[in-house]
Amino acid sequence: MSKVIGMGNALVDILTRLQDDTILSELKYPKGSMQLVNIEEVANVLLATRDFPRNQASGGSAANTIHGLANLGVETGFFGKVGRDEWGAFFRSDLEKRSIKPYLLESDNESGRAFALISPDSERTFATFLGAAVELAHHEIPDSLFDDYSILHIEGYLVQNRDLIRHALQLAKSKGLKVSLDLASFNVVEDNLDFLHEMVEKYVDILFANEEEAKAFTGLAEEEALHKISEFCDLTVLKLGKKGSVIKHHDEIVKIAPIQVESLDTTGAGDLYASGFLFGMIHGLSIQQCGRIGSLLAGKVIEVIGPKMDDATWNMIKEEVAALMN
Ligand SMILES: OC[C@H]1O[C@H](O)[C@H](O)[C@@H]1O
Repeated sequence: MSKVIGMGNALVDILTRLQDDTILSELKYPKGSMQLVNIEEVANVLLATRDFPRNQASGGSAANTIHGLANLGVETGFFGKVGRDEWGAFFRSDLEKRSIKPYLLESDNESGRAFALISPDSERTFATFLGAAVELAHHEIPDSLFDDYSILHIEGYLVQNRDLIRHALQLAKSKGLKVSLDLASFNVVEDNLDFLHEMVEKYVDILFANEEEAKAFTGLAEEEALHKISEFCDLTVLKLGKKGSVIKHHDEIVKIAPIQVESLDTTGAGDLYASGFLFGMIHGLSIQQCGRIGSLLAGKVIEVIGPKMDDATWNMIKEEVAALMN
C-alpha cells in the first residue's frame, strides 16, 4: 500500500474556548485568520484568555492530516522540527502513539505552539508562534527522506521558508512521489501569491483549498476558481464548509454533500478532510468515495475541541469508512 509522508510546522495547539469575539477585536486578530506571533505576543494571548477553558493537543496542519491517515491504518511519516522541551516531547510521543515514523529534528529554541481561539460559532482564529518549527532548513532534508513513500503532503503554512518548500518538492518529484498541498489559510495565500503559484504550477498534483483560499489564489469564486486551479493540478479539491465540497479530476467534476453535524470547533476540519480523501485515493476508490470519506472525517473532527479524536471515535469512523468503501 502507498505510504504518505507529511512535512509541516510541528506545533502543539493550545485551544481556548471564547465566550464571545471581544478578545479577537482587542487582540486585533481577524476572525478565522492565522497570524504569526512572537514570544511577547504569546504572553498577551495567554493573559487575555486566562479565564477561559483551555485544552492541549498536538497540531500542525500537515501533521493532523498524517495523524488522520495513520488512524485509518496507512503507513506514514512526518518531518518537522521541535524544541527540546515538554511540547516537543508531547508532539513526538503523539506521533509514536499512532505509529507515525517521526523524522523530528530538534532545536535549543522553544517548540512552536498554535493558540487557537475558538469562537462560540465554532470558527477558530490562530495566533501561531513558530519557534523551533521555523528553523527547519532545506539542507536538513536527508536525500533519502522520501525513498519509502509515494505521496508527500505539505501545508501552505510552511511558506515562511520558501527554500525548504522548493527543495522538498523538487526532491519529492525527482523520486517519483505525488505532491499534495493544502493552501492552509487565505492570508497565507494573499501574502505569498507568486511563490505559491510557481510551486503549484511546477510541482503540485493534488491541491486542497477552501473557498477563501481558492479566491485568494485565483481571484475567482467557487467553481471558476476550481477550473482555474485544475489547469495546473490533476486533482483539485475545493472545500465549501457547510455547503460540502467540489472536486475536479481532469474533466470530471464531483460534488459532495456536507455532513450535518453540530460544530464545536473547526480546527483541523480541512486537515482531516485531506486525510480521508488521500486514504480513498490510496485505496483506488472513486473520486465520489474519496470526497465522502474526507467529508466524514471533517464532520467528525468539528464535533470535538481540537484536531485530534479519541480511539472510540476512530473506531466508529473506521466502521463508517468501511461502509463507504463498498
Ligand atoms: O489546520 C489546523 C492546524 O493548523 C495550525 O497549524 C494548528 O496547529 C492546527 O492544528
